[in-house]
Amino acid sequence: MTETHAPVVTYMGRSVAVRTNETVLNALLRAGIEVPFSCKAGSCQTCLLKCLEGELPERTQRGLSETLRAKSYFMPCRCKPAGDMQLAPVNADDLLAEKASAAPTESEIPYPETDPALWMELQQDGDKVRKILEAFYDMVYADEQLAPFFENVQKEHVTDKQYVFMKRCLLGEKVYFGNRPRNAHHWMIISDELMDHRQALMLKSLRANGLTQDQIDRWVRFEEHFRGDIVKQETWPKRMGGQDIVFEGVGQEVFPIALICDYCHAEIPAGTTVVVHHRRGLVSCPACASGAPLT
Ligand code: HEM
Repeated sequence: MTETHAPVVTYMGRSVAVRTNETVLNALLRAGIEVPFSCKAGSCQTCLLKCLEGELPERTQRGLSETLRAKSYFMPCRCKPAGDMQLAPVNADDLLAEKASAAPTESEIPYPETDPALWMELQQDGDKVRKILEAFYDMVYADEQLAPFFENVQKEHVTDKQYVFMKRCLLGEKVYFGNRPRNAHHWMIISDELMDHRQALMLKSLRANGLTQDQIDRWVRFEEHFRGDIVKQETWPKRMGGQDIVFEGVGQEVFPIALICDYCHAEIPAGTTVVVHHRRGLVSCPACASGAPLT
């Protein structure tokens, strides 16, 4: 009789036996091994690792560029191993090569034409914009396709951001200091189907809040305006001041333009050394960076 044993993954000098139906990522985390991760669903690519030895199921490399696939990078959150594996962390030289070969990215889609009348109509009896967004995010956070994207994001935070973003779009007032959709979603792989699925939830909320068909069409027009900056098959680097940002972790950069701190919203003058949280694409002024670690 042949003896079978659970696949063993070895990473940074530690070996862990992977349980039935467990992913490599979960096995490493269970053993207390530090691996950066976010969505755990193969979308954000934060947990990317390199396979030095062992078999890689196809689905574990889905969505990665050909260069990264050829170098045996894969997503441990999608990998239920068939046999033993030797793993290594991401190698900065591989990512540098990736950055150099990446197609030049377009600049962001500008804001659409305003529709102040729609904002006024929705504020006539109570703050309907907020009610629409609250009901919408309740559905998003309970939705199995969309919830993984929001794993580390507070519902109130994203609702507030979206509210001010809508205000900026509809009224044209310069009240929004967050990212526009291209940079806000740069690391998310979002298909047209997923975008349509999100829109179906939004339509439910718009109807439940009693909007007329004309008002619904005008709201949807705003969101559709940004589709080209949200739907993509590969992650994009964040683009700031003409520079692409791609790496993991936290680093320091100097930008030739003034920026807004994503943490305290104060203006950061051009030429300041800022701290950049690369995966989330957030920028911090020196004051915020000197406090608690950026998350
Ligand atoms: C399937 C489609 C979408 C998904 C999965 C998605 C997901 C997300 C997530 C996870 C965040 C939080 C990012 C963070 O704080 O780290 C976010 C932020 C945001 N999203 Fe979306 N989103 C989608 C579509 C849209 C659309 C259609 C719009 C508007 C046209 C939009 C506008 C925004 C804005 C304005 C923010 C805040 C950006 C910031 O904080 O800098 N999103 N989205």
